[in-house]
Amino acid sequence: MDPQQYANNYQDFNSDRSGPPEIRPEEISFEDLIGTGSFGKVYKGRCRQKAVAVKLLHKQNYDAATLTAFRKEVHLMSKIYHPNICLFMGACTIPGKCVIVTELVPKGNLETLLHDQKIQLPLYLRMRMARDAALGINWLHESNPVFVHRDIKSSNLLVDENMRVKICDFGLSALKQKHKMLKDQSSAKGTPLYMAPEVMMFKEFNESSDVYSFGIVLWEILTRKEPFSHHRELEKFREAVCVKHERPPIPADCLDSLRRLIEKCWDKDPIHRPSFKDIIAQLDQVIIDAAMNDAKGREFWKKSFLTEQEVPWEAFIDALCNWSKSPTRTQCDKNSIDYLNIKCLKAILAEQPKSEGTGVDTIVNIEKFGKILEFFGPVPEPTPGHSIMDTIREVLSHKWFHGDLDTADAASRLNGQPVGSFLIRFSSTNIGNFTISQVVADNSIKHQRVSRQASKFVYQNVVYDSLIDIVLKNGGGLNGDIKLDQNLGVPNYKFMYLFCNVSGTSQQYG
Ligand SMILES: Nc1ncnc2c1ncn2[C@@H]1O[C@H](COP(=O)(O)OP(=O)(O)OP(=O)(O)O)[C@@H](O)[C@H]1O
Repeated sequence: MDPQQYANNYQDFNSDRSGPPEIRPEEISFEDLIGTGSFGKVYKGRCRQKAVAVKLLHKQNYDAATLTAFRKEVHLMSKIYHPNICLFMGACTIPGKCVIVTELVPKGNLETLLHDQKIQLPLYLRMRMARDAALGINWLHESNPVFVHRDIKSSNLLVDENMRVKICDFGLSALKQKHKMLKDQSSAKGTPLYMAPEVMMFKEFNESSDVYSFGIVLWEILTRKEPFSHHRELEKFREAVCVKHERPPIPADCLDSLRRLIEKCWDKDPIHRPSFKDIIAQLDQVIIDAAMNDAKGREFWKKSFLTEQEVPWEAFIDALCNWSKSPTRTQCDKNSIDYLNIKCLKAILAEQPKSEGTGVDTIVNIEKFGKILEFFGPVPEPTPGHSIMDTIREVLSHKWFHGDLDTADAASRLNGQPVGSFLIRFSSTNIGNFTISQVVADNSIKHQRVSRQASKFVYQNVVYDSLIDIVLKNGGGLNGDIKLDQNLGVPNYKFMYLFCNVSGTSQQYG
């Protein structure tokens, strides 16, 4: 196709033939109120049988010019499709009945979620959410025409049932006050907490103002605190941010990669702030750093799967074997230790994919890999010799090792077993530590921690070289419980089958 023909077609495609998806007022029913913003109330509702979110605009008596601008923006919004942008489904633009209909995002906004300390949100998950938001904003910034969101804040990031984030409340700048300021001088709520200095100072601004706001959101996602909560007065706040360049304090234990990113995003000079393309690339690194502490593990994942958080088992194990210079699945003999190592790692690490229809049977999730490294690491230099896979095989070869098992399941496996019977499992509360569950003298079950000190294992105040060492040296025996006796290890059949060779005889099973 010649360039002119292409340009004509492109214009045709983009020209306004159908208008915005207009929804008639009688097609919408309102249910519960789910949120209130500065220019509308948001209700759970129903439209054409589908559960939706309906924003009913506070002000309905717009002048003709504003109404035209509103219709134009609604039309532009209807052209944006991205998994990280709340789906715009239609609007009613009849004066007096102005509403916007979008998909209903079930877990509400990120601000509420972050500030509810009862909700467990590991840093890895929070960083993945930040990346989702960045992907959504990047899409707006790379759209034609460019959308500058202008109101990036945690209450405009919605969370779906899979903890994926979607941007909402973009466009509609015709209805928004140009520079929203304090509603209530006595509280920091409603202040332009996320507003870039240049916006607050009524200077020219562009996409990089969204980057500043995202920097503040990132800080909030990191700390789960309200930014600038000590500020009460708008003028002092404005001076602090715009003149003294005050920013929220980044905790000392923040990951270096994340600290650098936040500081770049809220740079006082818009020119020095990164683009969202750069932010996404940096967040890819941060997500890996947040998912695992092990330096070699991070290096491996960054080199092999930088932008992925879940990879097919086969891709993972081939990459790991290549990286650790050990024979891959296809290179090693089915009766070799290397092959057994691979089978053991698969048994402890690989999972079924959560989403269906991916065409992949088993996957490795970065967070689970990070946990396994905490339990069995640190990962040694990638040289042939004793690898973490050897350690895993050695531990799994003992019948008393049960891996992932919570307290209740451990108790049910030990119920009715002779006094002294025990099993060892991952601690479900302290990653990297183990728990020994044992039937004690009164037939009750005692659960005791094995904690890690660098590469050593501490059980009942005695330091051991390995988990196996604790059992071989008959560890324990304090406070009325019985010393560990290999023979009283409760067998875990899940791992036992790995050590049976083809003829069914047991191969080095402890
Ligand atoms: N599609 C949706 N699904 C679920 N909840 C939503 C949806 N849209 C909005 N909400 C809820 O309603 C709240 C208010 O949304 P809205 O976009 O009107 O206001 P805001 O962004 O918080 O404030 P402002 O309009 O002042 O910027 C959100 O924070 C969210 O909790």
